Amino acid sequence: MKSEKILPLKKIKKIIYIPYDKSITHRGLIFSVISKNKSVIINPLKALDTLSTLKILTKLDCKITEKNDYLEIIPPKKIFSLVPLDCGNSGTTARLMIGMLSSLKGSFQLIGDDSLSKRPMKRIIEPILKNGGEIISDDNFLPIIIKGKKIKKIEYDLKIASAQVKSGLILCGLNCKEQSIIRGRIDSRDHTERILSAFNCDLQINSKNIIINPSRPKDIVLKIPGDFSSASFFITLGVLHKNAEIILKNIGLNPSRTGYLNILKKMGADIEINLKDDIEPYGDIKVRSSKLKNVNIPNEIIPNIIDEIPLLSLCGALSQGEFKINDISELRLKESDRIRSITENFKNIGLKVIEKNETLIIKGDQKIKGGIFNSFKDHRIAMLGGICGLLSEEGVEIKDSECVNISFPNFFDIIKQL
Ligand SMILES: O=C(O)C1=C[C@@H](OP(=O)(O)O)[C@@H](O)[C@H](O)C1
Ligand SMILES: C=C(OP(=O)(O)O)C(=O)O
Repeated sequence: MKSEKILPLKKIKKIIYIPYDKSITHRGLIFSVISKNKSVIINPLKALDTLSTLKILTKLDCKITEKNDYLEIIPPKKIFSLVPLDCGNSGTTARLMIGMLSSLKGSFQLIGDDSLSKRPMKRIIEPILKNGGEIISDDNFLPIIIKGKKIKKIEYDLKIASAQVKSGLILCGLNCKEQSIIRGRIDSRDHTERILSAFNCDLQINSKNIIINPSRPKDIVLKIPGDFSSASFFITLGVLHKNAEIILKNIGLNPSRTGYLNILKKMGADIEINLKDDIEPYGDIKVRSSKLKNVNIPNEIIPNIIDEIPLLSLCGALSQGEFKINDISELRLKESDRIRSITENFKNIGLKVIEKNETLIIKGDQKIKGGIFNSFKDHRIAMLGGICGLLSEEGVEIKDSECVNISFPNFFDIIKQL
C-alpha cells in the first residue's frame, strides 16, 4: 500500500501533457475484434484498465503488434475463448464485452476484481436476456458465462443514461440478424456512435433513438486524444489555485464529455479553448486562476459530467454561494461509492458537506485545511486528494495512492514536477 503526501504550492505555471483517453482507447481496441480487417490505434492509453481490455484481445486470439506510438490489431478468424476473460477493475471493459460477445457464437467466461465483481451488471445482462440472449450469472454479478449466439434483434428502452450499456447494446446489435433499436436515455457520451459510424457501421442516430443495422467496422485508423476526464484534475487546479496558469495540450473535446467546462465557464472560470475537428474533436485548453460563483446544475447534464462530479464538488466548496447537485445516485456504483468517498474525505480535510440520498449540498467559500484522504482504491478519488493537497493549507496525505495506475499512471509524477 503506497501513500503520497502532497503539499501546497505558491505558484503554478506549466504546460501539461495528459495521458490518452481511456473511453476511446477501450472502444478502439474492442471494435478491432469484430472489424473486417486490420485496425490501427494511434496513441492508445497505457494504463491498467486499458491493459485489461488489451489482454482480453490476446485471449480472443487477436494478433497485436506494438509499434512506437500505435497498435496494429488483426482480428481473429473465429472468435472463441477457452480461458476466463479478466476485466480487472474496468466497468467499461465488462459491459462492452458482455454486449459484443453475447451475439457472437461461442461460450465466454467473464471475471473481474473484487470491486468490479460488486458493480451491477444487470443493466446490460437484462436487455440481452429479454431479447433472447443467454447469460448465466449469480444475481447479475461477475463472474458470468455468456452463451453467445446469433440473436434476432435488440429492442430496448434505456432507463439509465449509461454509455457503457448503450455501447454494449450497439455492439450486440451489429451482429444480430435484423435491425435493432435503442430508445430512452441515450444521452450519454457518444464515442461508440461516432467511431463505429466513421468506420463503416450502419447506425442511424437522432435525439430519440439509435437504429443499428447488421454491419461490421472496417479500416479502423483511430487517433486517441488526451483524456478530458484526466485533464479535468488540472483544469480544476488551474481555476481554484490563487496563482496559476496551466495549458493542457491535445485534449479530447467531444461535446458529450465537456459539460464540466461549460459549468466552470458559467461559474466565471477563465478558460480558453482552441478546438480542432476530427472523428473525436480535440484541442488545447488554457486555464487561469479564477473567482468562481456556484450556479444551478441541471439534472440533464449529469451523464455528461459523471466522472467530473467529485471535482465539481471541490469547486463548489471553494466558490462563492451554496453548491447543490441532485440526482447523482450513479456515483455510488463506480469503483467506490463516490458520494461517500467525497463526503468522508472532505470532512477529513476540513470541508463541511451534507449528503442527502442522491444529493450533495456544500457551503461555499470554505478552505482546505489538510489531513488524510482515503482513495478507497478508486483512481479518481486518489487524484482528487492530490489536487486538494496542492490547494490546502497544510498538505494532504493520500492513502492507497497506487490506484491512479487505472487511468493516469504518472499523475503524482506530474504533480511533483509542478
Ligand atoms: O463508456 C465509458 O467509457 C464510460 C462511461 C461512464 O460510465 P457509465 O456508462 O456507467 O455511466 C463513465 O463513468 C466511465 O468512466 C466510462
Ligand atoms: C467509472 C469509471 O470507469 P469504469 O466504469 O470503466 O470502471 C471511471 O473511470 O471513472
